[in-house]
Amino acid sequence: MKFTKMHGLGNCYIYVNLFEEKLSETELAPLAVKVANVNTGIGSDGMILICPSDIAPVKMRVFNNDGSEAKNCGNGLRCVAKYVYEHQIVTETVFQIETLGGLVQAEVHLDDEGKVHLVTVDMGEPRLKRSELPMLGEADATVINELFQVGEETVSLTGVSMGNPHAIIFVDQIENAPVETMGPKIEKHEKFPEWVNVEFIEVVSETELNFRVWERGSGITQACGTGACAAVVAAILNNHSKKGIDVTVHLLGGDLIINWTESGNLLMTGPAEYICRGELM
Ligand SMILES: N[C@@H](CCC[C@H](N)C(=O)O)C(=O)O
Repeated sequence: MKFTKMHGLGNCYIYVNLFEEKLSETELAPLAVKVANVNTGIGSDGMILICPSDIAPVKMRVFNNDGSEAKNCGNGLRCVAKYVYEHQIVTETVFQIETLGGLVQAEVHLDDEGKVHLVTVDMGEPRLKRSELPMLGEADATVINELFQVGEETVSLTGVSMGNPHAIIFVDQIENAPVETMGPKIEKHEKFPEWVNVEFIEVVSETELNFRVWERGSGITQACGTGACAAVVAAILNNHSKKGIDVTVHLLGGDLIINWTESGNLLMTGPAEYICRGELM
């Protein structure tokens, strides 16, 4: 199987081009676990399939490094956009990508040599109802700054779905965020039947957030694009920022620019990079 390894701000996946390769449905989850393993595979946060679609030029499928399939991946979308444009699977600079979480629109920005150096993705509208995360409780209610018991501790959670679920917690200092200790406990908490991505956010100003993540199915990663979008939504819902302005989210792997536009959609802009190509033996 031929593969390409790519990253968006250090969030790296093994990309398989299903316009050329054939994989059966049953081998996908074990293959994701295998390729992600740094000792016996290639080493990554998971695997992303670049697939033909009936409703868009391309479809993205995302597998975490534990083999679970997610409905969306912000860093993955930027890498898929770069890949399909530079491999001439698409020829326009603005095009749609199908995900299990819905259709999104990508715009690739080209450098002087015609290579994609930045991608803006219109990630659509965030979903805020408990049932849309999903989180147990009153189906139509939102989860904004809600007290949440984790073992002996109580935290304040804001819940946002970007096609995939996110629980956001505001902290005073990002360096002291309990990502490794509290992240896994909230990720698999009984109130989240499909588990949840957990983000810790320090508000620097209305245009700047510091960000750390514990990703569902992958653990600590360098960056999470859907998480950065969810963080900006949570910051606005908690009156730390406002719609219609660019917010710089500082992740471990670098910065993303997120704008929750007045029209209700989230725009995410950031880089996408190749690491290597190869063949899995
Ligand atoms: N790294 C991603 C999100 C990948 C999926 C996530 N772990 C989930 O299970 O929902 C991103 O950049 O958004």
